[in-house]
Amino acid sequence: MTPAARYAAAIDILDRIQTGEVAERALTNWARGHRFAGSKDRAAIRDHVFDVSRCKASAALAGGGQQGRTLVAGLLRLQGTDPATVFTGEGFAPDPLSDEERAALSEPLPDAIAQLDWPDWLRDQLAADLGSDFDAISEAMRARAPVFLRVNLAKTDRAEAIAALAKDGIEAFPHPLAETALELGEGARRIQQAAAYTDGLVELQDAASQAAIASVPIAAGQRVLDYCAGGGGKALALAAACPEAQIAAHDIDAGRMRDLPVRAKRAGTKVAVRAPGDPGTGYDLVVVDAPCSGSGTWRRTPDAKWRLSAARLAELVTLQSEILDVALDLVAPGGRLVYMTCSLLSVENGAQIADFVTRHGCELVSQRQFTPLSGGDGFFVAQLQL
Ligand SMILES: C[S@@+](CC[C@H](N)C(=O)[O-])C[C@H]1O[C@@H](n2cnc3c(N)ncnc32)[C@H](O)[C@@H]1O
Repeated sequence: MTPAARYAAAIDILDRIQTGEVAERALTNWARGHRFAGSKDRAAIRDHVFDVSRCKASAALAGGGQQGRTLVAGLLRLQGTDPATVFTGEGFAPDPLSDEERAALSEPLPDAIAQLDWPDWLRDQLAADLGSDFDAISEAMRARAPVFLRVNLAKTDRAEAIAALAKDGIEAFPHPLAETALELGEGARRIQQAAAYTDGLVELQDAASQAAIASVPIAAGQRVLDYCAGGGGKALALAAACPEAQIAAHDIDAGRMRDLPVRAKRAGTKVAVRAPGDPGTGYDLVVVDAPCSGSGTWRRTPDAKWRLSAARLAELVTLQSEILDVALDLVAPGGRLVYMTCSLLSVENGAQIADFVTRHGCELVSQRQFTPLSGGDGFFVAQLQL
């Protein structure tokens, strides 16, 4: 496909998303109907769709509307590319711009345009929570997120992992957020086929998540529970950080933990999977990686940003509080409860923990809010001592 034909495909897919289809499904459905598109085409089209979705409100303003065409034209304008060079109508390129579209594309734009790319109902709340970093974070959230790996210290070290990745043509650089973190350069898209990945030397994990796990004290022989384990990212990181600890994983949804035994085997670590509703008790450390808005990861899942509602956020805040209350009872006297979210919102983070401390009177040992300004996702971690 030509570069312009890829934009035309992105326009089709964006129109489907505008009718309510979830981005991943719209991309898959498009690919099924266009078998001629190769993997490089599909990757480029996906990038265009996600680039637009991250900046949807500003692209709509710059292009003059919410349709796929105007969004893509608006994005090109924001990126400093003349949309007329793509909208040529030649071959499979998008049709040429109409006079009306051309006029919309020359309307002046406001200065603080990055602030538009938050949901309207959430902007003031984020501005208050992020304070003087609000503008810089708004801008950072409009860019593609880097791909990060966690080096599995149970099997290798950073230098060896970098060398192993290089053999498969994948560039990797140490990242300052965590001792285990690598940021990928050239070849990042091939990571799941690389020997370093299939041999369990590295796992995909955001750098801020890695830094949060690294801040959790964990010692040999301790009993540790990852209470909201999902796919097991945190449990595996804890097991790699301290292979002599006894790590258990639990989730309300057993299906989410389905791949965990295979992932643990690949990593050469042990994680015991508990049945939903039977997490065990008396743990030295319980980690709650709570269901949340995901606002810190919206660079990776930008359509989730536009789907979140105030009502859903309120439900999540209540659920987080309930989960924390249940998790508290699983911690042995003198043990630790660690709360994490991939959110940028105080209501899910600092304010949630302040409320918990008020209700239960345990000691808040530390808390840290990560933002994309340090490279990784928005992420929050708080440690509580019982
Ligand atoms: C943020 S995700 C966890 C991600 C995971 N820790 C990882 O690193 O891959 C939150 C998880 O909480 C689980 N969950 C939701 N409600 C729960 C509950 N009441 N008790 C336990 N787990 C719950 C969800 O099924 C989901 O897998």
